[in-house]
Amino acid sequence: MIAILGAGAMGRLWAASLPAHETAFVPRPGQTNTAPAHFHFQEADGHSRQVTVSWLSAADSPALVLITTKAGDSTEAVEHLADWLPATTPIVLFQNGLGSQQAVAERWPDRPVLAATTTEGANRPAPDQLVHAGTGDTWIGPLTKPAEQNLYGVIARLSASGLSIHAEQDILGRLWQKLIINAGINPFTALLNCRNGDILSADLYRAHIDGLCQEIAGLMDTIGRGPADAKDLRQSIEAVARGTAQNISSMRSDVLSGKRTEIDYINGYIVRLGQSLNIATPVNRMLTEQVQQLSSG
Ligand SMILES: NC(=O)C1=CN([C@@H]2O[C@H](COP(=O)(O)OP(=O)(O)OC[C@H]3O[C@@H](n4cnc5c(N)ncnc54)[C@H](OP(=O)(O)O)[C@@H]3O)[C@@H](O)[C@H]2O)C=CC1
Ligand SMILES: CC(C)(CO)C(=O)C(=O)O
Repeated sequence: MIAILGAGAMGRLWAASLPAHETAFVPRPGQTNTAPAHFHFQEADGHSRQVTVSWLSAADSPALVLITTKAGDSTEAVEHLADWLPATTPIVLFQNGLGSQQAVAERWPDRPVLAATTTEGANRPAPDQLVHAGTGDTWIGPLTKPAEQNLYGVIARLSASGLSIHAEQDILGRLWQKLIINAGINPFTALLNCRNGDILSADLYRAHIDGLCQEIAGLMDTIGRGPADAKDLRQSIEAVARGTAQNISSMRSDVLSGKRTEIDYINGYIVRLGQSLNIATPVNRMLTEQVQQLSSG
């Protein structure tokens, strides 16, 4: 049994992809409605099917837990889980950005905590619908010492989903690569209320992208993740913006639906890291503050 905490788009994608009856959603503390969740799943190849997922009961003993909440919710979610989950059960964090993963790993260094980063895309146009909008790859790697021995077991279990999964020893490095892309695309799409490709010709983007890349490259060099070249970072950001030109970014989508964004774990993470190292990050700070003003977070 694989337990999934966070029955949103990503959690439902894993529940729908893993073998039927092998997954269960973890109820929120105090949740009373534990009737199975039913939803309509539109697969990436266009096929559709109904999916039913039950909720974890006290009698269940999961072999693995996937945390598929947004970044701002993951520490509190693991806090509740840690009250009853055996200390040896692996926990895999699926959050975007950086900061939330380290917070969980630092809080529970003796538990097997792993992190994942994925280019799969899923959304819920309605509460009972899940669309697998794009197939991609998922990389998983250990964050804590005890997780090192669990990595290949976790990958074997999740590979039953048919999704493309890879082991990554330097998962923080891979999360950094995704962070660069999200930091360079997401806030601009949210502030300009535009599709990913449209940022490239916008004045706001053109005025600030070099400064943003210089700030990130400087930090990466300082923390030993360099050498990083600001021009290369800009090229990577623009290649993804062109490749996903028609996408509505996750941050713009959150703003449009009135949800809290993950800005604090993307550009906001860069700002906090800069503060801790006494390195100024004015562009990332300006973008963080402006996006925070757009939404409740
Ligand atoms: N969707 C995608 O294609 C991708 C998502 N990601 C990342 O995956 C993470 C999840 O994204 P996504 O699935 O889209 O987000 P969603 O908002 O769709 O799902 C998050 C779910 O977690 C639930 N939740 C929050 N706190 C708790 C809790 N304490 N206990 C139980 N459930 C809880 C939320 O419930 P409620 O709605 O009631 O608050 C919601 O159903 C994010 O970090 C995102 O950036 C990464 C790549 C692609
Ligand atoms: C790569 C990108 C920008 C694609 O939309 C993304 O990851 C997101 O929207 O969060």
